[in-house]
Amino acid sequence: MESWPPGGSGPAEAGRRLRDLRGADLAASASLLSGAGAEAGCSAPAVAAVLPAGGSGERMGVPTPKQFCPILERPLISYTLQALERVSWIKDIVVAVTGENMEAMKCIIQRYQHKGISLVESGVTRHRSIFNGLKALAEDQPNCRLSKPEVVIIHDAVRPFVEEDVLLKVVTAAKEHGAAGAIRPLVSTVISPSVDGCLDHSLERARHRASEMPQAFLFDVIYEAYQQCSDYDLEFGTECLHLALKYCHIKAKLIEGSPDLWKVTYKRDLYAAESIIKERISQQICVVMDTKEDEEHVGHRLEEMLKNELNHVKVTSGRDLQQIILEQCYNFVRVNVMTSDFEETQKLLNMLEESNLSILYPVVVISVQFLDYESVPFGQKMENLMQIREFAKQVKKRNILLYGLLVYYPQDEQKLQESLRHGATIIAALIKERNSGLIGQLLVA
Ligand SMILES: Nc1ccn([C@@H]2O[C@H](COP(=O)(O)OP(=O)(O)OP(=O)(O)O)[C@@H](O)[C@H]2O)c(=O)n1
Ligand SMILES: O=C(CO)[C@H](O)[C@H](O)COP(=O)(O)O
Repeated sequence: MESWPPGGSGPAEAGRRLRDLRGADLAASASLLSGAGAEAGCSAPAVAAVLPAGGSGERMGVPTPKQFCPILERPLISYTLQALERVSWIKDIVVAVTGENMEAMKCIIQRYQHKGISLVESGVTRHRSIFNGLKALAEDQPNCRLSKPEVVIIHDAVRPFVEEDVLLKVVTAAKEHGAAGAIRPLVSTVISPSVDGCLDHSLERARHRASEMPQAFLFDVIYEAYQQCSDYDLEFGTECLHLALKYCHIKAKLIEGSPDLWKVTYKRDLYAAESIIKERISQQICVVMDTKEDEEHVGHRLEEMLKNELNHVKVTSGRDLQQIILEQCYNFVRVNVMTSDFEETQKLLNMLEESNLSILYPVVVISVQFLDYESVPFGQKMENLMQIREFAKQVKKRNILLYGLLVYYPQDEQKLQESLRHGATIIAALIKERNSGLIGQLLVA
């Protein structure tokens, strides 16, 4: 078994320091640290998370605090909650919000069906908000359903792209070291200006790191640090790891994080976050066909074209739709070869509505028809197809974006090939952009 890191503080020393701080409770944490040193990762700690969400987002420059700014019509904080609540071993999530936004937060929890969330009132600074969250988790709170965890994660409500692996890494390291936090290489060099606004000195970029979130702590360590914390630190401090060091002498373990851990701060960050989310939900397209047998049929050729044109995307046939919905595919192409109405598309829309798939992300449905002048008179076909506008309006209320695509179907093989390629490009663009202004439109390829 791996011994305590050379040069680092040993479990016995950490235990002594903690006992100095707060008697029995902290001694218990020390023994946990020892246990972790002896058999790192073997015992699973009870884990809770505190999310400070009480800021006003001044740097964003919009009236709505950034954590409530919509991305694809859903508030940013809901994405962060989703990222944490899907981690099964996080037992409780405590969110600190202003009294003013308490009701709005409750509505978000209800609308997006978040589970295991408790709300506390935030403070005037981030540190005070975090402290309020920790107090709610501490055992001595009357009438509280929360219980004190062994390890607490602290994560900003405005960092939506936190993955389970980094959470696990910081929690495991916190159990062993008392504190841990994610870091990233610096993008710009940090310099210190002198009082006259000139360069005083500059730091060697390669030797420094940006401190990001998530961070994790033995609960007793960080709670103690906040209890000891000076008013000055509570007011002006920006670093929880520093509080653990300053007040509990715990040297945090630093964990290399992914680039997506950045904090949404400026307006441009909202656009970046939206692009990342759109990209993530566009990785799978389900093609549902109304004809099964004939592989040479134009519908199958469109499916093949999609596979060739979008080689980074998984294109699946919608044979087992329930399963595909369960797997959280957010993009559907309904190919109608046999009919020129929306009956089959409607069946798909009903299924999607019943599944609640669109609660968290807008689902795209593209209803494809072939413009074959010879079989059905064009005027009659158009009359049927114009119904799409009404259907689209209806399903938009359930966060489903319905578009129509008419693929020109000429006899000439080369022209047909061109139409199919154009159709695949339009499908890709509709899925990638998720533009609600274009719903109910019949686009022509
Ligand atoms: N009194 C405060 C201030 C900030 N935060 C939260 O701390 C996190 C990170 O802080 P920051 O990015 O600085 O948020 P704001 O203070 O809202 O932004 P700004 O500094 O631009 O005003 C955010 O989730 C923010 O809501 C908080 O809970 N309570
Ligand atoms: O960066 C951080 C880690 O150290 C924190 O996430 C925090 O957001 C920084 O403080 P501020 O609220 O002032 O941006």
